[in-house]
Formats: sequence, C-alpha cells, structure tokens
Amino acid sequence: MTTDTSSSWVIATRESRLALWQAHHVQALLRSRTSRHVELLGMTTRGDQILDRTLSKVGGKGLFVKELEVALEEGRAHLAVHSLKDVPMDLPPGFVLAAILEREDPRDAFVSARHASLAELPEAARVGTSSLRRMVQLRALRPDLRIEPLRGNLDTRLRKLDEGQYDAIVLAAAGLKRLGLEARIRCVFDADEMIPAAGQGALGIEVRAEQTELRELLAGLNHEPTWLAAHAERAVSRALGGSCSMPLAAHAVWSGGRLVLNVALGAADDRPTVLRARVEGEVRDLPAAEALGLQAAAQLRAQGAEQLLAAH
Ligand SMILES: NCc1[nH]cc(CCC(=O)O)c1CC(=O)O
Repeated sequence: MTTDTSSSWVIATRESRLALWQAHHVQALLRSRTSRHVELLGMTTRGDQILDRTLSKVGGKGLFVKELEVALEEGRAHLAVHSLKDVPMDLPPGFVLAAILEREDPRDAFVSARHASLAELPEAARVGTSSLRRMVQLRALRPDLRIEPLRGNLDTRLRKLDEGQYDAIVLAAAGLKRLGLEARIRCVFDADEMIPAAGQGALGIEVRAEQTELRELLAGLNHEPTWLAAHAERAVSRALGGSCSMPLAAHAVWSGGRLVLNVALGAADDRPTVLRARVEGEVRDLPAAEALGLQAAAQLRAQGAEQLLAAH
C-alpha cells in the first residue's frame, strides 16, 4: 500500500511531548534543506499504552519503534525520529539508521524538591528511576537508598515526584532540557560515576533502505562524531546480547581525537555487583567504532559478564 506522497516527506513520531519536540526539531532542519513539504504523522505505540509497567518486563524498547516502522513499510510515512536510546541494536531487515544528530547532554539528572544531590539525601531516602541501568549504579553509589521503579513520560514522572511518592528521581538530562524543564535539574551526574545508556541524548532517524533520495538528504543532518560514538556504544550492547532487560551502561566521549568508551554492567537481581571497563582508540570509521565496542564487551566478559547475564 503506497499513497502518493511524492510532494512531501512525512515524519512518523510518537505523541509524547518529548517525541513531538524531537520530530518538530527534525522537521525544521529538513525544511531548510528541501523544497518539499515536511509533515508529521503522530502515532501511539504499544510502549506508550503500557507506560505503567517496567518496560523490560513487557518486551523491551522495541515497543516504542515497531508501529513507526509499520508506517514506513506501508508508505504512510518516510522517516521516523527516535530517541536513539530507545532504538533496538538490530533493526528489522530493510530498515536503516540514516542519520544521528549531534548529541544533547548525555548525562543523567538528579531532580528533587528538598535535596541538592544524591550525596545529600538522608539515609534510606526513596529514589525513583525507570531503568535497571540507573538502579544498579545508584545502588553501588548509595547502598542505603530505597530505589523504586518510576514509569511514565517525563511529565508523569515529575508529577509523581511532586506528589511526594519519592524524595528524588533520576532521569535523562536531555529530555528535561528539550522540554524547557532544565530548571528542575538539581545536579547532573558525572558520566564516569553514573554512566549513561548507549545512545542517550542523541536522536536517530530511521528510514527504509531503498529511500535513496531521502537518505542523501538525511546524510546532511548526520553528525559524524556522534554517529561514531553512538555506534561504539551500541556495539557493546549488541555483543552482550542486546536485551534491554540488561542493566548495561555504555558511553563514549571524544578526547584529543581519540574515542574513550566507558561501560558498566550490573546484575538484574539484588546482587550489588557492577562490572566496569574503559577502552580507548583512534576511531576514524564505523568498523573501528564497532571494534572499540567489542573490545569493551570482551573486557566485561573477562570479568564475568556471562554469570551476570545468565541470571537474566
Ligand atoms: N527511556 C525513555 C527515554 N528515551 C529518551 C529519553 C530522554 C532523551 C534522550 O536520552 O535522548 C527518555 C527519558 C529518560 O530516560 O529519562
């Protein structure tokens, strides 16, 4: 089924405030580079319908992406804008990432009404967070805290904090900044101490592989340093099995022309173990970026990643 969309590019997007901000951002960038109309097609995904449950228990991040891919497949839309963090490591056959935009702040943020930082939280304070990755790292930093699941879109999470369900919450700085909620951030975590998720803070644009004209247009939006860093991060996850029920952190930064990749892997159960590794290299192309990711994964395996993964 293909409709006549020859005069416009249609962007498939989820309808959360953050997703719409991101889609409008890409729409504006594209409008300055093409004479075609650029329109949005808002959609509700399975992931949005079940926001009250921990995602890793109901099938993972792919739930935010699938419906958008169906729209691309059916020709109702041409490109899908995603938070790269939510994009599974392997796309279905026929789909490609056409561009990754320059990364916004990749760090996690600490939000609280009464407390200025994690260190200032009283003993046994309740901290809400939505990801296993944050849970295991928070537990390593402050074993006394009561770390509790927190689901929902950004506004919902902030509301639950404001209602007093938690003493503090931890979430991505990028989302808060994009929505003009930066003032809610009391402090950001050092990315070495609370390592971000693969792709955090970056936007990925997905298209059907055969859309050559569109891919050329989107190549102009690609930010090469972010593209390489994100692929190194994503390679770690793929090498370890790529499941989002895995509390894996992977974050790469450029330093003096070299790419430095920090990774951490925790246990999904109550064990306090967090394995960490740091690798770096001169990375000039995609194969080198992915090789760096594999090297980091190998270091985690050498420390016993298998036993942690086996428990999932
Ligand atoms: N998992 C949901 C999600 N996907 C992307 C972001 C934030 C923006 C980004 O990382 O690009 C968030 C919210 C969060 O983790 O707090």
